[in-house]
Amino acid sequence: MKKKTTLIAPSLLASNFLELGKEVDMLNNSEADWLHLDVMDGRFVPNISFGLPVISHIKKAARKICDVHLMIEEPERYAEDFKKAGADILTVHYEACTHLHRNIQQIKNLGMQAGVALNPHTPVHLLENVIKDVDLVLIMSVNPGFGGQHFISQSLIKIKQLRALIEEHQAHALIEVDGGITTDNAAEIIAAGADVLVAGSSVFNAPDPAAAIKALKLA
Ligand SMILES: O=C(CO)[C@H](O)[C@H](O)COP(=O)(O)O
Ligand SMILES: [Co+2]
Repeated sequence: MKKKTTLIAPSLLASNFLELGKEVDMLNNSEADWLHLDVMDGRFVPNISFGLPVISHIKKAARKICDVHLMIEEPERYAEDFKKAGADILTVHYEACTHLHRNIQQIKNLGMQAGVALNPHTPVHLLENVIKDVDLVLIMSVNPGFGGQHFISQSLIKIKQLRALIEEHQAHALIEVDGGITTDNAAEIIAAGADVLVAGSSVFNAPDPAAAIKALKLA
């Protein structure tokens, strides 16, 4: 049987912001599938990254899908702005949404693909009533807010549980895994059921980022 292709979504959080245009060009010319864009508000997570104007500029240069990971409170206030800025996929955190079902519909009605992210402590079964509505579930394999952390091994169990939930409900959601992914652990994350790997530090801190992306793709 042919091995399924894993999608690679490098996180620009770890890139050189002074050279953002060159970094996007490198990704355009690499085997990366998506550009992962981490938005942090200093409230939902204890860090502030970048926001709408930066994403608008990235979108103009990018020839790949813009996968926006919102680590912000009240994401519904900004969904329309992220659509205008160029988000193709908009992922909100389960923990940030009181009205998650409504938030998912809002994202889809705006013409984007809708994702839901789970913090490391949030169980997968809490998604059973929305799993058929979402295009993507993002399993956080580190506590959100910072790049360069170590992969939490319990995430492998959560990926398997999520794969089982998706199959049980005959849902179409992709499983994206984010945090601490390297060429050393990528194969076991894929074997657990991941469809999309996010990688920041292991790509942008590598001597040859395009080669690091290729290596993740081959894992
Ligand atoms: O969402 C994130 C952090 O909250 C980032 O996408 C994630 O940390 C990727 O960076 P690294 O590969 O360095 O762990
Ligand atoms: Co992310």
